[in-house]
Amino acid sequence: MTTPAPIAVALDAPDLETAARWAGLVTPHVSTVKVGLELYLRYGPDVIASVRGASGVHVFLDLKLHDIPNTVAGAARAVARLKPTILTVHAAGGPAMIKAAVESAPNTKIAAVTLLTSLSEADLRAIGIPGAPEDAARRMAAVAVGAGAQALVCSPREVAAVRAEVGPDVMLITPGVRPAGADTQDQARVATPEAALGDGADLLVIGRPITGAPDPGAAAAAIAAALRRVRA
Ligand SMILES: O=c1ccn([C@@H]2O[C@H](COP(=O)(O)O)[C@@H](O)[C@H]2O)c(=O)[nH]1
Repeated sequence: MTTPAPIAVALDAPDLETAARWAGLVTPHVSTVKVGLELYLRYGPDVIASVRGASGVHVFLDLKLHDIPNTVAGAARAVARLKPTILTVHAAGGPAMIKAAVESAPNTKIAAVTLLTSLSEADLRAIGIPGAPEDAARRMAAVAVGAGAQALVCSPREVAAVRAEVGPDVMLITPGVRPAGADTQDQARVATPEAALGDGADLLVIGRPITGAPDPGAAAAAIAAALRRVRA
């Protein structure tokens, strides 16, 4: 039996049955499943047990918390009892907010989202972040890690720069991953699974290229095999 690949499949499904079915199909091949806003806001905390099943797969709760520190502390405490392996907050919330999340969920890795992968360089300029995205990602990464974040979410385009900034011990998570030739959809700063892993990502978030495939299990297995070849 092969070790599950460092992939978090984004279970962005319209209903719980579909999410649980996708989770069952992909968990032989991947380490992690990701629950995001769509499922969590529709079904609440029960969704975690449904997708975790009996497999022991890691659950990544991608709620991207972003509020004042006291509010984020309460929210992180509320979801910590669900024992997600990873919980996201926005790095833009600042160091006190990130620290509040870290202290309120001591058994969960707090991952700070740097710059959303859906934003193009023009979008970033328009919202007041000019220059190379990796410069801003590095700055946000340094602040987040200084505040106690154990993981960071960044584009695979910036993962090498972020790794150079924070060193080997911080978990780097990259959405915006597309197999060569796949539709980028609403993602702007993308790279292939092989490039993301080769540039230093620890966990690749992949949703629609797997869940939108005719056979999500086979799609996950194919990407997992490609990653094994990178590591060989
Ligand atoms: O910067 C970010 C942060 C989080 N995401 C999430 O990852 C998945 C990507 O899904 P795809 O179908 O592979 O595009 C999705 O759940 C996002 O909410 C991100 O894309 N970018």
